[in-house]
Amino acid sequence: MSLTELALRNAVAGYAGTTVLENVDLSVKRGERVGIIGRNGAGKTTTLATAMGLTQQISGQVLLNGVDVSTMPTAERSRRGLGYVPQTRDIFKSMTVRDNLRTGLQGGPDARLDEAYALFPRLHERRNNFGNELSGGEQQMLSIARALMGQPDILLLDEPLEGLAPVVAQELMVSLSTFSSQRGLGCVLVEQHVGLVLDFASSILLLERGRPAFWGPTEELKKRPELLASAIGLKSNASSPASRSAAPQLA
Ligand SMILES: Nc1ncnc2c1ncn2[C@@H]1O[C@H](COP(=O)(O)OP(=O)(O)OP(=O)(O)O)[C@@H](O)[C@H]1O
Repeated sequence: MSLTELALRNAVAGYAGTTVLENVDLSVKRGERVGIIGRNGAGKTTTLATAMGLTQQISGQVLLNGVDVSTMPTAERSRRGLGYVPQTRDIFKSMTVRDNLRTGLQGGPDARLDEAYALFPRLHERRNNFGNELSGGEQQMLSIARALMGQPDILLLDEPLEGLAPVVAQELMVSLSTFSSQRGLGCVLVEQHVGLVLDFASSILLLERGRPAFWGPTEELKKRPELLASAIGLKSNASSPASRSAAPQLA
């Protein structure tokens, strides 16, 4: 197994003259799970977009396996092992589930579809249905499964649980965790459901107005409820069982 690693070093980035992110550090290796949390507008999506080359990077570095890819286009970053599930469910509504998955194969064998079906049995049941015939949750599963068809080493997921019932969200997290451990997939998860992120990720980047308020092991962050309270308004102790519900506990 290669030791693919994505790292942001002191990244400063934004959009057309607006600086959003300042001095952001983050790293994830194959098989590791990282979470990004913060209030609305804190810069979570911008962090993933910067890793993918979809923002204006002003300074700092985006490294893949130690190679600075800061000036490389998104497609080249994908070829080098980065996968991306954007917030907008990125599926073709006029194509079947099976054909949607095939578009993600990038020349790979059709047999990979079986891996997607093993991960999401619901997609197998719906394989002949068109994208516009799927529920929100099924579209979300398809979007993730399609990104996995290219066999990324590191997958960036932007709010994959949005709109899902708590029990479905929890199931999806368990499936992703299992897949990550078994296949050595590195994950960077942006998610509003803070309790689920704390359960999923071994390291957390907590953003406050584009700046890192915390970057480090989840267990360390759980010991600092005051930080969670000030940065995202989490009401209760993050390490209490009550906080690990599917519902976010934002003030
Ligand atoms: N395409 C864009 N052009 C200009 N500014 C943008 C653009 N996208 C986002 N922003 C701004 O960048 C800041 C960070 O946005 P971002 O979407 O990264 O936050 P977020 O933490 O993902 O928020 P949310 O939780 O609401 O999705 C916000 O102030 C937002 O208005």
